[in-house]
Amino acid sequence: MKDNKNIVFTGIIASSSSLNNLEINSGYIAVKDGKITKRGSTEEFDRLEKSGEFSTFEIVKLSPDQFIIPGFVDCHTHAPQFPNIGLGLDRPLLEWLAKYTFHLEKKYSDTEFAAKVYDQVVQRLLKNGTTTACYFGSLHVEGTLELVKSAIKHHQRALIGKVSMNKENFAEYYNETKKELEEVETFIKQVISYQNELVEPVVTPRFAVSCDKELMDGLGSIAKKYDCRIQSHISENTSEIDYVLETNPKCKSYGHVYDESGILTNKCIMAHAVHLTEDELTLLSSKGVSVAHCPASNTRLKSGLCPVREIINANITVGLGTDVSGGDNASILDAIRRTMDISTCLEMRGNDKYALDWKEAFYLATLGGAKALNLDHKIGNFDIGKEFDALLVDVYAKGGQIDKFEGTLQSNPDEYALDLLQKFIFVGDDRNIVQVYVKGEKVKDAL
Ligand SMILES: Nc1nc2[nH]cnc2c(=O)[nH]1
Ligand SMILES: [Zn+2]
Repeated sequence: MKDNKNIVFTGIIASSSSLNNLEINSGYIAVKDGKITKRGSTEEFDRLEKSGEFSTFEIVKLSPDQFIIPGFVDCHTHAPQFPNIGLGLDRPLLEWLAKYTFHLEKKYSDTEFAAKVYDQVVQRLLKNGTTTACYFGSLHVEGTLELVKSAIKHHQRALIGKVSMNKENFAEYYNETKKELEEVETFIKQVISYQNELVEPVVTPRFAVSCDKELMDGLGSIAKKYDCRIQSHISENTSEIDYVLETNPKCKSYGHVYDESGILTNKCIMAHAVHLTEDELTLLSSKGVSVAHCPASNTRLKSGLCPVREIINANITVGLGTDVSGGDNASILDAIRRTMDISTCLEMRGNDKYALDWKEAFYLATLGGAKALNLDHKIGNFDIGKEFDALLVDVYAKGGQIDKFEGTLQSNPDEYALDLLQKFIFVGDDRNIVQVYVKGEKVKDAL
């Protein structure tokens, strides 16, 4: 690993330029010092190769059953909750937090425990093709710094937040306001001091149930001071919304509670947004807030069917999140499928042309996510000048789920390529993701 050499790939390359535009064709993509320097047709590659243009490059010629796509972007997941994945999904949100989640997160005061779990989490996500993750850590500075160290060690692009909470709860899992604000600044300064180009700190008020106005105001100011991203949860569950409105009687909506504290900026990523009002959609859109759509946890915690098409139509940037361990699956491929399924359910309940198709869901998992995290100047597709975060997919990888039925895919090369990508999106898994690159460095090699 960490062999950042010059590489040129030839074969099928697919990436999105917008929600409705998937570009997929045969050609080449050249990567130098982690950045995409050239792209073009197969004929152009042949010419350039003959002229010696690529004499200092490793040349990777893909087989006809392989292709390259941008790395997946997970806009919302909780690293400390991974030991609970698949467990305790029998309660709605607020009970689930109190009964299972806060007790687990408290354990991350033990940095050794934190280091072990986070090393596994980061490796699991890279194996699944998640080249960028936006993580919630726990309340603990040192524990969450272990997550930062794991991301750096394994070369994952990561936005990481120390979780902020100051409201009393039965698990005794919160900080006093002054201590909390000091710790957030300590965390941010420490992450910045690592000077790692892939990892950045995120201001992370857990949600308006766990943070009072004083803390929320302070976090809004810190985000402004350090020009940081902010992440939180909004309108996931109806009891949560009732509680937030009861405890903030002067605010006309959940969204306004955040807005009063300067949380809603164009560097803010809100998870869920299942039950937003028209007014809140307009508010989020006007502030440039992005939404992390987390279909798995919305179903598992019975939070609701998120109207993702309406959120997109309200001009809000949307990416996908796995939201482990409310979500039961750490793969963005799963989030793609559940996005299609939930929107299809809403279409079947009478919303005409509502379902997102696989190309749209693929966009949300790549360029949509990059835009939601304000990283689209660096990643999300293969525009020249962007950093090369990519997956090499082998559709018929040994041991995988996809069987080869000779001569059954469409014979036209463009349609054949689309068939291959579609098969992977619907049927593939991490076994098909045979190589993973982050900023040009190979972080998984199962070839
Ligand atoms: N799904 C989910 N929602 C939350 N809202 C506040 N905290 C959490 C969390 O950990 N998971
Ligand atoms: Zn969450």
